[in-house]
Amino acid sequence: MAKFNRYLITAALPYANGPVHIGHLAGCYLPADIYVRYLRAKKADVKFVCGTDEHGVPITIKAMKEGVSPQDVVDKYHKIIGDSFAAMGISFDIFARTSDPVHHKTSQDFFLKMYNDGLFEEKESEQYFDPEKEMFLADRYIVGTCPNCGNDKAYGDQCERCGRTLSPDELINPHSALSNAPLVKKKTKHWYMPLQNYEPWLKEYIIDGHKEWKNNVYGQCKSWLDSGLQSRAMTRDSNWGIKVPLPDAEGKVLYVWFDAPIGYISATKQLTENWADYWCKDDTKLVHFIGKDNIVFHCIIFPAMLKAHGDFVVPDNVPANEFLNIEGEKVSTSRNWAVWVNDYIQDFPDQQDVLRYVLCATAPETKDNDFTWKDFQDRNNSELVAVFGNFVNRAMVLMHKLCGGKVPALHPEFMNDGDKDILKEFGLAKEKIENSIETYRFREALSEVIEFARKGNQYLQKNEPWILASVLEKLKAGEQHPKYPQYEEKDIAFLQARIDICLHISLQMTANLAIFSHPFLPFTAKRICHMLKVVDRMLEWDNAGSDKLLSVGYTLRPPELLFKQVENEQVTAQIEKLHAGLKQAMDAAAANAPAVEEAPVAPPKPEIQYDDFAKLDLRVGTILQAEKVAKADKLLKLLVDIGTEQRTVVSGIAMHFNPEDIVGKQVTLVANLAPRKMRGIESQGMILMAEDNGKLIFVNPAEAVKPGSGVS
Ligand SMILES: Nc1ncnc2c1ncn2[C@@H]1O[C@H](COP(=O)(O)OP(=O)(O)OP(=O)(O)O)[C@@H](O)[C@H]1O
Ligand SMILES: [Zn+2]
Repeated sequence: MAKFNRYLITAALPYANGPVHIGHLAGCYLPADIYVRYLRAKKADVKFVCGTDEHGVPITIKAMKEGVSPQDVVDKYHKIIGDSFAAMGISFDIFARTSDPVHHKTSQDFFLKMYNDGLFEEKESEQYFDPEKEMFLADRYIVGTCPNCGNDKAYGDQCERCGRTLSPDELINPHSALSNAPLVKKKTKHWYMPLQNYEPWLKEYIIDGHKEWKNNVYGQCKSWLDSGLQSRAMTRDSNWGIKVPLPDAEGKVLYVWFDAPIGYISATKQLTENWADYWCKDDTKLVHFIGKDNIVFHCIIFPAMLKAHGDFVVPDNVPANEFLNIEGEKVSTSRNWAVWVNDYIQDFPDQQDVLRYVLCATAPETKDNDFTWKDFQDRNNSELVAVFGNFVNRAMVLMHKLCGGKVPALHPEFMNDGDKDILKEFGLAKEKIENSIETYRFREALSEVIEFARKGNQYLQKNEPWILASVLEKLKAGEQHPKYPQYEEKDIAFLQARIDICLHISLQMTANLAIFSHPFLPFTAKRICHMLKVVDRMLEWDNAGSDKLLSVGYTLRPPELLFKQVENEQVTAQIEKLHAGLKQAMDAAAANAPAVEEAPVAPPKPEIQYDDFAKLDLRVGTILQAEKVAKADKLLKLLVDIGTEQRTVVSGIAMHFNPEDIVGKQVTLVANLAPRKMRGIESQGMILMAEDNGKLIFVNPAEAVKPGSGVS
């Protein structure tokens, strides 16, 4: 780490249209906080910046739906999000907002500099315009009929029924998702950044220069660069956002992914007058913590912008995480399938570290990962309570009982190999934790912390100071202990020394545990400091690994329990809450979905000849197996018996059917459709479905027939 003299750490700007859930924490805020706390403990010069991203279409749409102004929406969520982070101990140096005037000015200046340097292409294009709402629509707000499967609720970017990627022009009967009005096309001018011009530099910077980046990040960058970059519009038509600072740009704002990352710069400006040291000096290490869906923006587009503008450092690393799912399902704000951080804090008061622990221990560092409440309980009960908490509590209780509440002496003359071995672990643990954190392997680092506590427990168990104490008591009373007749009166000094040594070492381990765990479990570390009656300065990383943190004879406070059991009822209640939230969201969507009543029956398609129809090989089949497709909410993988053979079919019906409910059902299959790969699975056919106001129903013969029977 030597070549860097200061650190600038950023965490993705959360979008201010909803509260934060545990996926957000696990994805980027918690790892960033762990890293920053570690750097601060090393007394590095570090700034940790974040803030809310307050522009973009989804915010205006949320405002429209709620009948409030976009400003109301962002004010509300800036506060809720900021409070949740603060409560969880996410220790930003500043939590800014992109609606701040400093940010507007910084972004506009950035744009202007690039504009004046001739780095944008001006292009006119025709785009869909909603005449009722008087606005241009982003692809996802355009709906129409899918040319592939006939789904009349396909989006301008994708059909969620058949999975096909679409452009708005391919939709039949495109209309506005906001007003339902038919769309018109209008000419509009935008400023594009020719990303292809930065390709050679990006290849050098990432492909050659940052082979150490995490595989998931490096791989994604490589595939973007291999498939070739294109010009990308850096402006949008909207009235909510940062105005394009040009005379002929009425109604145009900066693209959110142009302004949001500049938010890191403007936040630093608001934090310190020396902001330029952090952004412009080569010995700054800039690290962006994000989730995987933000990789292209932080690894390709933002670095290209920084390079184009000039004068700025570019990220040294972007240790993006994959996604956290909950109880086997993708987190979804709209379906309310989420564990909200503010709910957690209410339901588990003063247990922030438990969530921090579990989210770090199961963080999706290399692949998507699943959070389950059962695992939360298991990890709390068997790791935090039974290992970490138990060790600290035993050391403290025994010291109070056997050593009069003071740190006992070490008595080197009575130390044995076991003591010397455990002392060696101090430095080894420090080294391992340090290496893991510095290479962004936080799960591994945390497991080393627990391992250290586990060794402490083993050490206590091996030395059994409570037994030595009972022998000592008998000997002092002039008796021998019936179970340990080998000890005699002459051993009194030895026994007392052994008790002292064991507890001295255990207490020094406890102090080290506070330092080691502090980046991960800051509330717990502080509680340990309180019990040990030491100031927080003890938590400095230089002290880690030392076996002289507590002086002999120092009086300590009484022990407090650091963690408590999570009970089965709590787990059940949380799982019920998740399902209740989902049901509520679904009911609400069903109740106020005007689209359902107004949903037009799809218009007739153009006429075809009998021969066109006869080309279809339609057959009845029986579903033999059905299972969910990993990482795809909507897809089921089916095995269908069509008499002569069994076909694998991937079908976009997972939101409508439980796999176990449809095994045995008869279906009609288009058996001669060219196979298509979806999520790496080859789909050998398509199942016919009728759709009634969003509800899917299998099309099958009125009576059961032999699998393979033809349909004509
Ligand atoms: N389930 C998740 N697991 C890991 N990271 C996540 C998850 N959800 C969001 N993130 C990350 O959190 C950061 C902030 O998210 P952002 O506010 O942009 O919301 P988002 O990605 O739209 O999430 P959501 O749709 O759930 O609100 C991003 O870097 C994103 O990648
Ligand atoms: Zn479709």
